Parts: sequence; C-alpha cells; structure tokens
Amino acid sequence: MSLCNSQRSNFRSHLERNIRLQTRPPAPARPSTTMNSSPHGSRASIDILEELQLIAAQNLEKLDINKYYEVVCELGKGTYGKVDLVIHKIRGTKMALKFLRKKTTKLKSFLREYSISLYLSPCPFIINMYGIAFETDEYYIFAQEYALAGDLFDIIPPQVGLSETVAKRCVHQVAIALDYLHCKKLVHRDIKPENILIFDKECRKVKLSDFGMTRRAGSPVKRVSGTIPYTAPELCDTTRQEGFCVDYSTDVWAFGVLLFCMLTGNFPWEKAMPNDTFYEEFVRWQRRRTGTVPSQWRRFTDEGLRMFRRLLSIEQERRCSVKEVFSYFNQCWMLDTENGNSSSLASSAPPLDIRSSSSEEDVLVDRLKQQSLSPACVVVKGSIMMDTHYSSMSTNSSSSSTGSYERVNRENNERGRILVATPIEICV
Ligand SMILES: Nc1ncnc2c1ncn2[C@@H]1O[C@H](COP(=O)(O)OP(=O)(O)OP(=O)(O)O)[C@@H](O)[C@H]1O
Repeated sequence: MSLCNSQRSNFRSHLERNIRLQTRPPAPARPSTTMNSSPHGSRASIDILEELQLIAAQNLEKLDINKYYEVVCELGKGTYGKVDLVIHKIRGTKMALKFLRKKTTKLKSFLREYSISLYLSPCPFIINMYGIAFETDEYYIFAQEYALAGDLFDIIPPQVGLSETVAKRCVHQVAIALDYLHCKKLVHRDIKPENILIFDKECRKVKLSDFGMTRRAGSPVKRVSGTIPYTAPELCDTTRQEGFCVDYSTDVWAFGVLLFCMLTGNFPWEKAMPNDTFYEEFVRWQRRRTGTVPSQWRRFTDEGLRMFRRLLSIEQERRCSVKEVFSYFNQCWMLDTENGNSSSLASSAPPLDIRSSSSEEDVLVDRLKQQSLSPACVVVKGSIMMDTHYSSMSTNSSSSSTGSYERVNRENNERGRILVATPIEICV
C-alpha cells in the first residue's frame, strides 16, 4: 500500500479515530521508584505502540509459507512456538521466522510482541525486524534478522563462565539495549541468556530479543506461580496476594543474575526465596548481617562485589538503574581474571545516547504504512530492516548443557505466564 501525502494524512486521522474507538486510552505509566524518569518514551511513544498494533492488525494476511520461504532449519523452540531459519525464495535473504501457536497465543499478544519488537528495533543492540507479519491456519508469524551464532546461553561454559573481557563486551551492549528500552518506559521482564542473540562467539555483536513479556512500566500484572533463577525476590514473594506493577527494577535484578551466570557459568541460586540456602547466604551478606562473603561470590573483586550489591539490592527501591553498570567498566570484576582491565573496551564502546527521537518514530510508522506486511510486498518495496548484510551461514546446534547450568523455560497460562525452574545444581 503506497500513499500520497494527502491520502496519508487522511489515513492517519482515520487510524487515530479507530484507535480512539477500538482501544481505551492507555493508562499513564507510573514513574519508577528506582529510576529518574526520562524525557523519552512519553505519551507519544505509548500512542505509537497502539498505532503500530493497529496497522499490523489491518495488514495481517493469511499466507502459504512454502510459497515465499524455504525452511532451512529450526533455530530454537520456546514456550509458545518455534523459530525457524528460512530463506526468502525471491529475495534470497536469510531470516528468522518466529512462529507463535494460535492455540496458546491470542492475536492481541502476538500484535503486542510484534509491535514492541518493531518499535524497539532502531536500537543497534536490539534484534532487527523486517516489517513482515502474517498468519497461517496454525500460527501467527513475524520475521526477524537472523543471529548467526545463536544465543548467549550456548557459549557460556558451564561452571567456568566467559572470560571477563568477553563478558564485559557483551554486558555493555545488553546494558545499552536495556537502558534504551527503559527510556521508552518499557520493561523487558524476561532477561536471560537465551534471549540475548549473538552474531559471533566473541560477543562483538550481540542483540537483545524476545519481547513477548515486555510491558509498559507501571502496568498491573498478575502474580506468576513459578520462578526461575533470574526472577526478582519481590516477584517470588508468595505471601503477596495481589498482583504487581511492572517495574524497571525487576529487569535490573535479572541483569545482575545474568552477569553472575556469564562470569561463573553457574546460577547464584535456584530461586531468590528464603528457603534457598545460597540465596539466604547472599541476603545475610547483602544486609551486612555478616562480613563473610558467600563462597560462590569470593571470586569477585571488591569493585565487582560493589556492583553486584547495587544491581542485586534486595529492596526494589534501592536497586540501581541499569546505566550504573557503565561506571564499573574500568574496574576488574574477577580476582583471577586473565585480562580484567577493560579500559580499552570502554573507550571504544559505542555511544550510550542512541535513543531514537520522535521523528525517527514517525519515519518508522510512515514506512510501515507504506508497505504491506506480507513477504511479497517486501520484495517489491524494500523492508524496514536496517542491517541485512550477513552472508555466512551457521546452524545453531542448541546444545543443552548439563550440570549446574541449564536452560530455564517459562510455561504459558496465556495472560499470566507460569515460570518454571529447571532443577539446577549450584557448584561453588
Ligand atoms: N533471530 C534469531 N536468530 C537466531 N536464533 C534465534 C532468533 N530468534 C530466536 N532464536 C532462537 O530461538 C530461541 C527461542 O526464541 P524466543 O526466545 O524468541 O522464543 P520464545 O517462545 O519467546 O522463548 P521463551 O519461551 O524461552 O521466552 C532463542 O533462545 C534462540 O536460541
């Protein structure tokens, strides 16, 4: 669909009317208790998400996948479906198609994940999108850029961890992505290595993905009935009967656990709950009831421990913002690190202020309006993808680790997802 300017403004006001008719006005996002609110991601960015969803809904076509794509292999399986590596038959482009089973995914949830992914994709550290969404009888599907080397989980050596240099390189990019998201007043809510896609084993290029759980900060969500090691203690608190307000601080906690996993190849605990010995030990030290550093934390330097104290503050209100991690990059985090000094990394690191402006957002919406979401149309009119120059081919072996460090999966109960922890054995 290509529109001239006057048609476009008519279309826009038609859309605005529709949005007003079809959706209740979004609840204003509550200011975070832990972060300064940013001038970015205000009311305008909330409206743009509604608009993107509406456009996607209007353009969703039923397609025969085999007509447009050649399926190469399965890249991964999630709670709601699968991700396949495909090649576009006419264009020859490799893409990752995410399939969400209609049986377990509502159209609304699909549109939300697709629109949020699209909205965040201008960030260079967030997985890119092709502006393609369609459906088959069984699935809702959208297309993403293909991450050549799979996900971060596969390259963390169990019980060993990544070198500090590689971990810092990766953490830096993930922190920028997370800060970008938070500045847009969104909370990821599923930070874990499986959702960090990598393009090379040295983590020179990594991107955050999977926005299926992402919600606006301040929105109410129901309690979930399970936990994974990345789940923040306030969400594990079974004595709380009521639901929660989505808050940035839960991402910061998961980010802290992620750092521990990357640097050690272990989980710090099975769950952040009082009956977990490793967690209890950590809480005693964190609350300064003991001066003894818990055994699994003794491999970190004082500076490293200071950073973990800030990221993994038990009280939600005292947890730092994700940005604070940048102030620790010139320090060594590990005691026995082979090359802990990362000052060269810090100086060559990408600039932090890469938030998209509102004019970028307008361009995004305009480009989306001008193209159908169908693959056929993308061939003719180009895509909104910014970075498609990947040619080497790799299959993601998705080898599952055994021992202390295993993939953890969520299970679905549609609106409130259940979190399930795979049994883990923590080696210290
Ligand atoms: N663009 C991509 N390129 C390469 N591999 C990918 C891509 N997207 C996803 N994968 C692989 O597929 C796996 C599952 O993808 P994803 O996390 O998006 O699905 P999900 O159903 O939301 O999973 P979960 O239930 O664990 O959150 C990822 O962990 C990764 O290994």
